[in-house]
Amino acid sequence: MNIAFIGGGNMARAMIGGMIQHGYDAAQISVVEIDAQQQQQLVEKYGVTITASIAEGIQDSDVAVLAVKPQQLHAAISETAPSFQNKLVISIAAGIRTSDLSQWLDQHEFIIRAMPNTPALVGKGVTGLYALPRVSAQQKEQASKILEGIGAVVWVRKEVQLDAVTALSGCGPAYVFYFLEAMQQAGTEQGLAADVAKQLAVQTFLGAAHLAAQSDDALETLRARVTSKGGVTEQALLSMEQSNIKGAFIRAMQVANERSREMGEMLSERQTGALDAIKPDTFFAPRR
Ligand SMILES: NC(=O)C1=CN([C@@H]2O[C@H](COP(=O)(O)OP(=O)(O)OC[C@H]3O[C@@H](n4cnc5c(N)ncnc54)[C@H](OP(=O)(O)O)[C@@H]3O)[C@@H](O)[C@H]2O)C=CC1
Ligand SMILES: O=C(O)[C@@H]1CCC=N1
Repeated sequence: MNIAFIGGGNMARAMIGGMIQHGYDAAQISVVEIDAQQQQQLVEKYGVTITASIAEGIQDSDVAVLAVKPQQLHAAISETAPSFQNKLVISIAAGIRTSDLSQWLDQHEFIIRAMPNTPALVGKGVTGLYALPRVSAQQKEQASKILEGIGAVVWVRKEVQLDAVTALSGCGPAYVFYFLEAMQQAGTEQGLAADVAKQLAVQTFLGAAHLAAQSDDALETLRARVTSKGGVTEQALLSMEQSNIKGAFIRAMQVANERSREMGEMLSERQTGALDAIKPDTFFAPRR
């Protein structure tokens, strides 16, 4: 199965890196990318075929993965819509609805929307998937097979649920890194070396996540087992409750969900300027 990625940025690279590491042949992957620096990195690191032309990049592919920024997608695909005919199209763009994708691709019917996450790079991703009704069982199987190579796969029945998947697992790695940063900082402020604090924080997340994955007990039960009565954890959790950390977290994911839906609406009306007008603070600015 030949796969073409349209856009070779952060998420495409995580997927390609994970696929190759897990046995996918680089000769079967082509990437359409306009950024010269990205092109060079993709060739050097993964040995995939690179082009700047969509028509050329996808001509020999069975599956096209749309992996440009949501606000770039309409411009990227609408003029080359006939090239996508008869191909399975998998869009990973946040927010953009299948109805709009279908319209931009001349009423294309074989479209799957996917929401992966960056741990795909190490084969530990998780992807939420939704398919248009005309997508065949065989095409769904193809999509599952590609994405299972880079982690777990979850199908949702309603497209709107992908906004929740985006807010949870699509964005989720950033929340985890944010908590890890806080734990590392607290550790160093309490006298640990930065590398030791990082190792302790990362291993704690890994260990707790493995335990949660393998245990039949509820998350609250696992938490309670750490929290000795009258002990240390109890005080830490009390402090978190007093700061309403859980409430703030739930609110943040609600905001993410709303943003995903809002992006879908804005881009349906092609208000790309409105999205680009938001300039991120340098703290949040993307780095490669
Ligand atoms: N990052 C993540 O964790 C996740 C991202 N996604 C989705 O994945 C998509 C990509 O995100 P991300 O990888 O972070 O974004 P990036 O900006 O890192 O990657 C997009 C790449 O596509 C290039 N590009 C733009 N227009 C074209 C075009 N016409 N043809 C070919 N290449 C083009 C961009 O170049 P240039 O920079 O020059 O514009 C850029 O290199 C988004 O839609 C996002 O919603 C989904 C799940 C998780
Ligand atoms: O931040 C974003 O818009 C994308 C979607 C999920 C993760 N990154």
